[in-house]
Amino acid sequence: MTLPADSPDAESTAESPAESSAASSAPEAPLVAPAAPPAATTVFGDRLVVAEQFASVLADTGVSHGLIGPREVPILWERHILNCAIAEDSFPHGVAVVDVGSGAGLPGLALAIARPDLHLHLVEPMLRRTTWLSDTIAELGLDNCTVHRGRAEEFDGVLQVPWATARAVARVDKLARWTFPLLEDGGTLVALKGSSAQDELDAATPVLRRLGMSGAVVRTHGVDLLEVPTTTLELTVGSRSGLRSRPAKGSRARR
Ligand SMILES: C[S@@+](CC[C@H](N)C(=O)[O-])C[C@H]1O[C@@H](n2cnc3c(N)ncnc32)[C@H](O)[C@@H]1O
Repeated sequence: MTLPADSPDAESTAESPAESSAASSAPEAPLVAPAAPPAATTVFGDRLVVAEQFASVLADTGVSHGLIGPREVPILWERHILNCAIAEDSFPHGVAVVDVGSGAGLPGLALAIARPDLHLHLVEPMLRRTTWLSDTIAELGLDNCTVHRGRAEEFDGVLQVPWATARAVARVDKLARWTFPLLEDGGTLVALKGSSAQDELDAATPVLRRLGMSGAVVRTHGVDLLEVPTTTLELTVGSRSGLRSRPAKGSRARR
């Protein structure tokens, strides 16, 4: 099985890559999360205990509430928690980050645990998932997360932050349509992608430029730490004032 970031990006409110391997019925007994691998100590430092609690919640109510499949439990750390948290070095100190299509808090909660200086806005349309996210945030005692129920498009003009992130939500052109309006001018989207990130970027560059992208970087994270490093696409937006004020085709310019 490939890493979620390598899997085809999901469209709409499909099940997450984490839950896609769910058997038709969850097992009755709560599953137990595997022990944290040594890389987790490096990534989480003194927050490891909270990360271990997150792993336990994912293995327990994450499975019983259908957010992740039981077959994901043995690989929770490598495929999900570390795959996401390793990208924490993308974000400067103390900034607000919107995680679009957070699902089971991936990457949002993994980042919030690794980086208590960040504030994570978790945007997720499905009630079952937002309820679980809120309960999990309370259980872990995190004070740097806000859950927003709705589709990213509904937060255009409502949420405006300098950083965005997403994993396995949509192809990069669609993801940019959804996330760029939530970014301040000069803001950056950090999209967790698979090894085909560069090809995806090359194919979408003309569209991304039209949407306001001013720069793009493909980065790998955790090369010396993880068996499969995480690849991100960092897309920065320039000033969109021209794009925002452009009148719709056929409409008159307002004075
Ligand atoms: C395949 S899951 C990925 C979940 C998580 N990011 C992960 O990597 O495990 C895609 C998630 O995106 C959400 N989603 C779909 N369309 C969305 C939209 N327009 N705005 C925000 N979230 C959306 C879905 O409800 C779902 O939770």
